[in-house]
Amino acid sequence: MRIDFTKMHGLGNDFVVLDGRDQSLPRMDASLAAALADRRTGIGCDQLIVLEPSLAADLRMRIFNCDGSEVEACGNATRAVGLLVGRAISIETVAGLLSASPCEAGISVEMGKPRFDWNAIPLAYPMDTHAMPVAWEELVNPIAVNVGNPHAIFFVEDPYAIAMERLGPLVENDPIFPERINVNVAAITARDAITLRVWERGAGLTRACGTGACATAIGAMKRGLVDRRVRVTLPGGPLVIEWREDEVIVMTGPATESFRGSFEVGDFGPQQ
Ligand SMILES: N[C@@H](CCC[C@H](N)C(=O)O)C(=O)O
Repeated sequence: MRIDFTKMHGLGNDFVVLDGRDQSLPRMDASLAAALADRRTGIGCDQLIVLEPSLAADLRMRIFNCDGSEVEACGNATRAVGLLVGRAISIETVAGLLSASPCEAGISVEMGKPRFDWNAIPLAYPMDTHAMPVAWEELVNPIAVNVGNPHAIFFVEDPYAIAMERLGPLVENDPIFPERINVNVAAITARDAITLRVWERGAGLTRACGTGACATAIGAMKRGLVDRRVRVTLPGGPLVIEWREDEVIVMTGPATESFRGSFEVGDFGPQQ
């Protein structure tokens, strides 16, 4: 079975997109997703994106991290899918209905309404507090924001001085988070500017994380640190995040198609 794919990225957060609207796809599971995402023996990507027909929207998007886990949301992939389709579209996801449309700065996406505090995050035991009672070394006092997927945001002086390779997995895999968590470290540099690095659940350090940028911007707004429209600069470049009066988050930024190709499913199947 030969499958066509498109390799895409949003600010260097890269994807293999399989479009099941115009070809039949194999049943996607964790091991096939991880095999395709492998950078040495597969095509290589941070996330594998599967597009399917939808009754509720123009299309349905499924998202798999490179470790094979299926997740609810991916901001950069939503822009990439907007670019792929090339017109304003609605997208059904596990996290709800999103919409993407082309604009001068690339693609603009309505990411839905955020949820706050620790009751918005799957936890091993319930917590009433607004602040986390624990710290992970110098990572303290996080704010929790769910933008379809769960994020912990730590405001620090310099995100590039944080040992993310060590602290990222420590927070991501803390037993308090049974579904793990995305880890954001951010510095506020102005009322309209944030510098951000993200250790992604199931993918590790990426060059950019769209939902991380949304969650961090909203967390900073909630704490009164920034205004309702901010530029969030990630290692791969900037995104503009706006929190509209109707509480919907709007994320705007670029998306890029790198190349197209095809592969034999059998080369990545269980016999490997
Ligand atoms: N890169 C993404 C987020 C992908 C999912 C995330 N790693 C999770 O497990 O929730 C983005 O651009 O938002």
